Amino acid sequence: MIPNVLTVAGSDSGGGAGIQADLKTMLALGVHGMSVVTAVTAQNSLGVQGAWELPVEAVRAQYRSVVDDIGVQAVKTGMLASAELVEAVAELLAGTDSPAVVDPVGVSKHGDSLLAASALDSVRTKLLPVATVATPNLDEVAQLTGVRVESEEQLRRAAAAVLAYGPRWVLIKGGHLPGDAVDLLTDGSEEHWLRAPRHDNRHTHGTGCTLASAIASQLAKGWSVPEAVTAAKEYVTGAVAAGFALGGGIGPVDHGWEFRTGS
Ligand SMILES: Nc1ncnc2c1ncn2[C@@H]1O[C@H](COP(=O)(O)OP(=O)(O)OP(=O)(O)O)[C@@H](O)[C@H]1O
Ligand SMILES: Cc1ncc(COP(=O)(O)O)c(N)n1
Repeated sequence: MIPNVLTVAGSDSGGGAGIQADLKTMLALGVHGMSVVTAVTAQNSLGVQGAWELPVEAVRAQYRSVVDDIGVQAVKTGMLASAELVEAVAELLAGTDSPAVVDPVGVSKHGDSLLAASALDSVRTKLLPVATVATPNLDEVAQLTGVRVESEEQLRRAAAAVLAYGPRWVLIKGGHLPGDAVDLLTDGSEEHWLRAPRHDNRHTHGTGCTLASAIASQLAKGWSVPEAVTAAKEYVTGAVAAGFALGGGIGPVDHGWEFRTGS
């Protein structure tokens, strides 16, 4: 049986992040990808030129269509845009037994806001508590908890601050620190440090979406959280290494890198 994985996220017209990155990742990792679109962005390698969120009924209806008939073995959330959508999605996730990977997307790589400031409290109190794994980057950690991380040693403090909101596991992504690309996965008792060489490649659009979808894909296969995150980190590292130029700005990671190198 091919596991079904659902992404609840925004559309990136440029195809590097959001729903498009999620579905490509799911195909590459051998699961059936499905989508609930929360917002549509006009976006390319230079930034986000516009964003329109969908009505909350449209989001609920897409979710019900997928879950009630097809069923899902894991869910991933990305751009949720507003407090209303964050709360609606949190309520839907609270009603499922499937593992949920929550990527609390706040700002795009170019600095464009993808989440209203008024939604932060709903992320903290409604969405994080229903996450199996939350995957904030360092800017999102600072926005959500006030903890600023400037070195690897401070990742532990950031993880504790996010865990206090109730996700079962947190993966703090240290991709924005200098040096190796180091992430910390913990549930408060176990700690797993995931370290990969930093690839000197500016074409990293969509790294966070890709990592979170890869985790959801492996969880859908029945893997444990540490196994799923370890495999997802290997996949995203390969995708960053193979990231390619597109348009005049920051290009995407290569979701198909394993097919192209034959490895
Ligand atoms: N240059 C790089 N080389 C190798 N791995 C990287 C690089 N940049 C980021 N990563 C890894 O990619 C994953 C995503 O981390 P990052 O901190 O970039 O997330 P993000 O900021 O949410 O991504 P996004 O750009 O999609 O918003 C992490 O595992 C991180 O360590
Ligand atoms: C629809 C959507 N979702 C998420 C991101 C974050 O990705 P990045 O930080 O690489 O721009 C994005 N740019 N667009």
